[in-house]
Amino acid sequence: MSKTTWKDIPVVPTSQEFLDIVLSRTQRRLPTQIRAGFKISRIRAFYTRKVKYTAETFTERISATINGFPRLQDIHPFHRDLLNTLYDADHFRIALGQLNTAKSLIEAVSRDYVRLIKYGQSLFQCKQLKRAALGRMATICKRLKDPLVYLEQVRQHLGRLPAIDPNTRTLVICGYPNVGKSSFLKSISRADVDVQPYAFTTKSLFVGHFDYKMLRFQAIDTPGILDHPLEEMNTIEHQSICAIAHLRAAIMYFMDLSEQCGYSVSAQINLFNSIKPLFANKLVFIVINKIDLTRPEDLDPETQEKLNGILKTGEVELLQLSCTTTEGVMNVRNSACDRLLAARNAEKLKAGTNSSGEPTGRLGDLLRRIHVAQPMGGVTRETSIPEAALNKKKYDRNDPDRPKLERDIEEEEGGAGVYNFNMRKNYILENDEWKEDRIPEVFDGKNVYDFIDPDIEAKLAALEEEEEKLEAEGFYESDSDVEDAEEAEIRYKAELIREKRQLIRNEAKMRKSLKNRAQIPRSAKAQKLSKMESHLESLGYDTTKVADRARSQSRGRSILRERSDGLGGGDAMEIDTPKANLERAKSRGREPSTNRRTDGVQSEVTRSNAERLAKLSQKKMNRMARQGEADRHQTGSLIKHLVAGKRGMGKTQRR
Ligand SMILES: Nc1nc2c(ncn2[C@@H]2O[C@H](COP(=O)(O)OP(=O)(O)OP(=O)(O)O)[C@@H](O)[C@H]2O)c(=O)[nH]1
Ligand SMILES: [Mg+2]
Repeated sequence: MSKTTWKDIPVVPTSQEFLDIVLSRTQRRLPTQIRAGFKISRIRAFYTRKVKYTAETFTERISATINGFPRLQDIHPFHRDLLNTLYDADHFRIALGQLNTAKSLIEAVSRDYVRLIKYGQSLFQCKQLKRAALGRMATICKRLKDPLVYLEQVRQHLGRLPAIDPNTRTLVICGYPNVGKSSFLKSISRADVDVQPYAFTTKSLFVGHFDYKMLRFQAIDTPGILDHPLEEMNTIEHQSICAIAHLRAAIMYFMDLSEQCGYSVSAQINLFNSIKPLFANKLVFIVINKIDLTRPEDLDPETQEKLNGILKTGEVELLQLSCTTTEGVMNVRNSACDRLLAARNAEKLKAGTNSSGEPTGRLGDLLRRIHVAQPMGGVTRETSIPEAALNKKKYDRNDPDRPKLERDIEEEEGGAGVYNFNMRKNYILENDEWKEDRIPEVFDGKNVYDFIDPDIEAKLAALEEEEEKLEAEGFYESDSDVEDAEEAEIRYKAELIREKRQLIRNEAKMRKSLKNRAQIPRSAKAQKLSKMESHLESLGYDTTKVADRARSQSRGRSILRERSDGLGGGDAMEIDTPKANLERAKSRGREPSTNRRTDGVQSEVTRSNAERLAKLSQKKMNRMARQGEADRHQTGSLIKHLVAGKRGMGKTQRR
């Protein structure tokens, strides 16, 4: 369905406004906090999002603009031609095409720069890439300046066009300028058209509505046309031609025989003849206006002859009126409407039938395929009742010879609850004897039993016997034993590997969990160390290195680095590992530490389990509470001039 008005096309912004809209939206909708200290992946994501979002907004906006306008190929030919006349279809198409090209260009820019930002190495690089991308998009947008301005003009003009429905009952009023077309429209409808005593008062199409016979009609007032070739006509005249050519309407060709309009009668007749091809298959009326001044009878014989010449064809009807005295106005309107209604109805009836009146097209096809009740043309058909139905005895309860009903049989056989209805008795089978068979379903005189092998049991027994024999002979035993051995070995080794891996994993886990132990205060450590030293000395070890190592560790150096020292022995290695400490502390019957994590936990396993659970339960909370990019608040970034530079005595007390 084509629209008749285009009042709801969204406003087309200028290229500068377009840019402002898009950029400010990007600024408003996306997070703005980014710092060089962030992870590079986060920085990249931040700028990628900016570029993508800007491009998306651009394309969205451009598409909305393009889709707001009517597509020339989808609208009624009348509107298409009118738009072509008013705005130049090529220009219109090019403008929309430029918008479309800009859209794909912006998409391409976004794609390219997103790809580049993926490899950005720093905040600065990523930012520069984003700037470049947005800059290129802005340049593309700025180039749309002219098409956008043009489209906005078109939009404003389109919104003011009269709402002409090309399919409804229409009267088109046309003719030379100044012959009284607008005066007629004004007298039959409430349209507010300008009536002036000079030519080309009306410069565009005007529409007025009126009711006749409870039906709504639209009358279209067109600008006046002069008699010259189509190519020489201007935009104003073209609009009239467009309405005359494309609207399925009654054409009312207005004439002014008084020549008060400034054009001779013969010129008016010539114009009629030259635009006649446009009236093909349409109702045409010649309406003589201003009969208060001149009537056709008053004309000189030569002109009268000419006028009769165009009326002779029979398809054209002559009507007369005067807008000033309103004589004949309603008459003209009514007769035109009557003829139009009749013509439209005839057309509707004729639609879809061929020359001999039979339906064509889809309706015809349908009617040929399905049966539709049709009058017989005087032939009456006898009702036909089959013989069997006629001979059938009427059921009578009191008649002893009446046919037996199932109910009667039930009664005879012992009544309800005792009698069991025989379902098989009404089976329709080839042979009535089969009715009582256990499996009476018969196919070609056979049922399932006919396909059962009676020796099936014996055959199965023979097969089983053979199988047993083969097994006993060792038929199934092959050299797969060797492979089995190999496989078993592999499996065994795999098992070992898995075990080892699990061990390594466990150990790592343990190490990790032990890291969270409370730190032993230095003083305590020193005490311990001195105790240990004395203990080791009693065992005959050199303790100086041990002490050094322990100290270095307490300053945060790794144990591994020190492994190359002279203390390679297993016992000595264990000396300062936390695990060893734990063991020793236990063996002395003292609490190892006052770590609250370990309180009340029996074994390492339960402890690690408990820790894992605690972490898990915290995870969601952490996630929900973590500050993200979208959080708009000033964190550590203070305004530079307030925190940096010299702030000597009295420098901040400027006020
Ligand atoms: N005497 C007389 N004058 C009329 C009649 N109808 C219209 N006029 C006058 O003719 C002049 C032109 O009338 P319009 O209705 O503006 O004519 P138009 O055909 O719309 O002219 P354009 O819009 O310029 O094409 C006006 O001065 C009207 O007063 C009529 O029936 N009798
Ligand atoms: Mg007019």
